[in-house]
Amino acid sequence: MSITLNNISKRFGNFAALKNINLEIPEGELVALLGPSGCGKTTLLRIIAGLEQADRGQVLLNGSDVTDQPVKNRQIGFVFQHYALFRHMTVFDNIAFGLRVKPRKERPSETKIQEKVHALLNLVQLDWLADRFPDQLSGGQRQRIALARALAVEPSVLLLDEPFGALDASVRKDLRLWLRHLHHELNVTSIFVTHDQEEAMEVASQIVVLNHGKIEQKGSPSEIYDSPNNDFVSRFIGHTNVFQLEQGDSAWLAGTGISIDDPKGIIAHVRPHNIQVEKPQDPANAPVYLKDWQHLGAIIRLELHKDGTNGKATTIFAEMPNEQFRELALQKGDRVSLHIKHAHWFN
Ligand SMILES: Nc1ncnc2c1ncn2[C@@H]1O[C@H](COP(=O)(O)OP(=O)(O)OP(=O)(O)O)[C@@H](O)[C@H]1O
Repeated sequence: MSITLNNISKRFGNFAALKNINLEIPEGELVALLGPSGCGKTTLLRIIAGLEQADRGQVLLNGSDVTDQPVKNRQIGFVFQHYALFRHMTVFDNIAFGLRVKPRKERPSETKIQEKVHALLNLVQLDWLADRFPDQLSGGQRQRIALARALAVEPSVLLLDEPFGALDASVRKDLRLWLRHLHHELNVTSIFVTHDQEEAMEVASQIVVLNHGKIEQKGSPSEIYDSPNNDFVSRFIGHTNVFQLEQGDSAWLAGTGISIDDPKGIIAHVRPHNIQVEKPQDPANAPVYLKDWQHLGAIIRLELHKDGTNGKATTIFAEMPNEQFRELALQKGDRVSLHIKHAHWFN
């Protein structure tokens, strides 16, 4: 089911939580709502679900206006961060719950329910846990059961609010991949809320970046990363070095290959992987030296310091493959020269 939001606004007292949100989500997308704490992600999700009413605007599902429809008429499944499974029910009964409480006319037979619950348990790869109680599961298993429970009633839209937020890093990473594969299999239009840009990049086909109740940008992970619309998106998605042309950065930047003669703004954002580090021909005149480095798996992050005019050093981060770093054979304190391959310009 496609989702259309037209001019959605929401205030809590004097505080504007959402300001004129317009968004089109085609059927079958897996969309991340990404933004800092308090930017309005959960409020927007709740408005789509019908758990919260917007002050203005419409919610359309497959083109029909559901703004005034209650939750139960919207065919929406939910998974929340602390999704409370029924503690007194087994995993099997938890998943079957939504089917068993359907009106008699729509309720499947007990045999069909058995089949369906086992199919869902297989889908989330936890069939062996059918007879356990929620307290006997790990956090990651609980979230997968919560997802199976949400899917049991065959929702047309799936809404996930920080579904892996409470889990530790390695479980989170596994579940991200798992969610992407699951979505690929089911193709249900899904929106998940996250404040973690890495999670959004890894899982979503489209990312909607929210800030202060407004959409800053919508696009594929690579569009958002490679062509950020503005300063906020650029800083929020991944690491970036920020250089101010008007505050003393223009002189030394001119030697890095960045186009200073024809700047497209006064602030240049440069991703660490867009800085090439080289051994300088004239070390005495190179303004940058290697302070330290960190191993990020296959990549090395170099922490570089640039001498400041008033004695204050600025830190610049560059990244390069391990192998290349070894070949350069740099030591801490070595002077280096920089070549900037690409910058995003802002005003
Ligand atoms: N019921 C409410 N009454 C008053 N203010 C609210 C209410 N619900 C949310 N807000 C405020 O609206 C803003 C948006 O909240 P929301 O929960 O949508 O943010 P979020 O982006 O999901 O944040 P987080 O990542 O921290 O969960 C916040 O400033 C919050 O304090």
